[in-house]
Amino acid sequence: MSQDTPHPSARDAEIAIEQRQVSRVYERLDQLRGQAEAMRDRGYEMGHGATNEAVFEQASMLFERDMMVFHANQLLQALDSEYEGLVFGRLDDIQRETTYVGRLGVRDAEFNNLVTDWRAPAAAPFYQARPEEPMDVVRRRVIRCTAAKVQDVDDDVLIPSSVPDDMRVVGEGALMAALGKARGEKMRDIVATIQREQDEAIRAPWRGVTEITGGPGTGKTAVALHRAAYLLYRNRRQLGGAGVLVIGPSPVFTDYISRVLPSMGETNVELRSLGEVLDGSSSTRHDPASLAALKGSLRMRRVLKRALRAAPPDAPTEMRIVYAGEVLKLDATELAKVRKRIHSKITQPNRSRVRAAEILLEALWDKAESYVDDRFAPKREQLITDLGERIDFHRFLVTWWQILTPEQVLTWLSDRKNLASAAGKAFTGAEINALADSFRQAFDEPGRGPSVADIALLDELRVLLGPPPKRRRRGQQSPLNAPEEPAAGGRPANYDEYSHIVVDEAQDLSPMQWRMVGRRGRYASWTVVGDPVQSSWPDETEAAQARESAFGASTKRRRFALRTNYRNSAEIFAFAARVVRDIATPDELPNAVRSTEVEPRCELVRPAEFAARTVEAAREHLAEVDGTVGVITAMDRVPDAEKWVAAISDDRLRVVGSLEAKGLEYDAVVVVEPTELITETTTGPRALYVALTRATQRLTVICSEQTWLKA
Ligand SMILES: Nc1ncnc2c1ncn2[C@@H]1O[C@H](COP(=O)(O)OP(=O)(O)OP(=O)(O)O)[C@@H](O)[C@H]1O
Repeated sequence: MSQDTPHPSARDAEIAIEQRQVSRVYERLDQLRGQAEAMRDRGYEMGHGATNEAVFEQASMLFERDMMVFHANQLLQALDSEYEGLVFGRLDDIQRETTYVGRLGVRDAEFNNLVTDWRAPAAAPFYQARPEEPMDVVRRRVIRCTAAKVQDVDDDVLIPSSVPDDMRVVGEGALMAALGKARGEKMRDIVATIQREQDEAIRAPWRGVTEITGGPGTGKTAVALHRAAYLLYRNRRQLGGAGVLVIGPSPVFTDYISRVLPSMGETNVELRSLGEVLDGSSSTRHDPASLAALKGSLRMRRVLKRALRAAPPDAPTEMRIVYAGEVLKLDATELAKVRKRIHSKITQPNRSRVRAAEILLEALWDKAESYVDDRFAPKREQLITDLGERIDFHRFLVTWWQILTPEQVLTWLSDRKNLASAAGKAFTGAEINALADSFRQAFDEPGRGPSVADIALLDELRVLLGPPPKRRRRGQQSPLNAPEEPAAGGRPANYDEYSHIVVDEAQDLSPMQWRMVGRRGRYASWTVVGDPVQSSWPDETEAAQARESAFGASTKRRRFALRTNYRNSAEIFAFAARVVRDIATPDELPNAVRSTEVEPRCELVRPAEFAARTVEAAREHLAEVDGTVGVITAMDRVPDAEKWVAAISDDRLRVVGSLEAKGLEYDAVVVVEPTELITETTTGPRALYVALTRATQRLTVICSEQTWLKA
């Protein structure tokens, strides 16, 4: 046995051994692809010529094979060469058996395993074995490839006493090598280096609610995505049909993580940001924190419910209809009573027009009855039938009991008077002004549209209002209560029920957003990922209650806490931790494992120098690191910062607002004026902590004062 730092030829020899295996796997994949393509072509031919039942039967068999081919092709496409290769691990056990671990399972023509899928039980020791509990593994090897070429190998010995004489051990830490690599546009998968505490969360059973907490950079997002891939692989029958939804804080984030699942051959998971959860609406615009807090609180739900019980602002305030020579009149107070009666039964207003017509006709009958004399003696049934068929009655009804859209309701609420009467005592005068202004800008003025917080209100209103009736085609029955038509593929038109939901950055969901998300998973199991110290939500109790209700029937809970920070260098994390020292318990601060011996820089300059210093720092960092560089500022400063760095033509450079930086990472980060990041949220230093912990290798802070930096 040779150990630790072997002669280069020993490493080369081991690389050559692994190269032979990797080449065999790729040859076998080529063969399988060839077979699959031939099968698909034959299937097409048979399908075209099918004229009788027997041939059709064959064709349907071939269809099944086609599906297999389709799946194989998808998988092959997904194995992008940019990722670390198909085979990434090898286990040698105490019986001298060898198991290769990879992104997918591949067998040779005799059905012997060439590679075991990382999600299969046989691959579990690759992640779970440790010296105290080696699970019969003598040597665990990480194989680093670029496409089909083996670049390096890295070993761990778990049972030193069982290493045979001819077994070579090489390398000094696959994890550290992976962590030291430059960050690119998109997050990479971590299949080759998943750590034991992470693996436990990934492989936890699918039912119920799995909560994963941990500080910045502990791999929560990576774990949640690998868990989605694992769950679909192991429970495709239960989870594949209704689908898996991953919810992240912003489209920049969902774009950043978009390659992780495809790189593991999983292309059927839907990724949505919080501003995109509601079909047909989409937003990336953030309200100021205090306004978002109002819109996100459950008080808003009460206001919306009350708003729907009021008459639409443009509804007629009087009804007059002539019947048998008599004018029947309902004034504003009487109409308000009728409206109240209609609402007394809990139904969605958009589904209640028939009920509205019935109760309005009853009120007209009551009125008529009070006019009865020798000359005017109507019959109840007759009056109701006659008026119910009259065009002028229907004209009144459609303006008085309107079919509403959620946007229309928020547009009314942009009028301070309407909002104040719906709000009652729920909000102060100043809060009502702020909300009304914001709704006006969003819904009454061209070009802005809803904010991210408004999307949850629109979704709430969608459910409170009910769907608009479908247009009736000739010969069809009344559409008022018609069931929703299924869309192509057997899913209902507005498909929004998933079997498993992953919520990332869960600490930031407002109660209203939890309600929106909860509706997507009434029967779902959940993976919920977050870090309370990064929370930007002010009322934690209300959010916790809303989150509990969102889980609905899913009562089974399991919790995993991740404690190692894999992202930041130890120097960067120690610096960032200083800003939350008063609000985080030591338990909540993870342990950063990688030292670069480069301390973060904090530069005190005058505001007039921000632009020049930011540009300089960005240029320096671009020269120092191979990967991406992020300039993070308060949301309001983003347009300025974009102008400052416009002259730098390097596509590794990004400018992001502090709220958009959630979940992202860059090799180097320049944070501008921390105090602005603190004051733009309601939770103070937490937003700054998020920004500082985005950096993997280098960090520069440019500021005009340093009160934010605790000693
Ligand atoms: N086992 C691992 N092997 C290699 N890299 C890892 C491992 N675990 C995490 N990482 C890397 O560490 C970085 C941080 O991971 P991730 O973004 O999932 O953390 P997070 O806990 O979601 O962070 P935050 O809450 O700060 O956004 C990523 O680059 C990820 O690839």
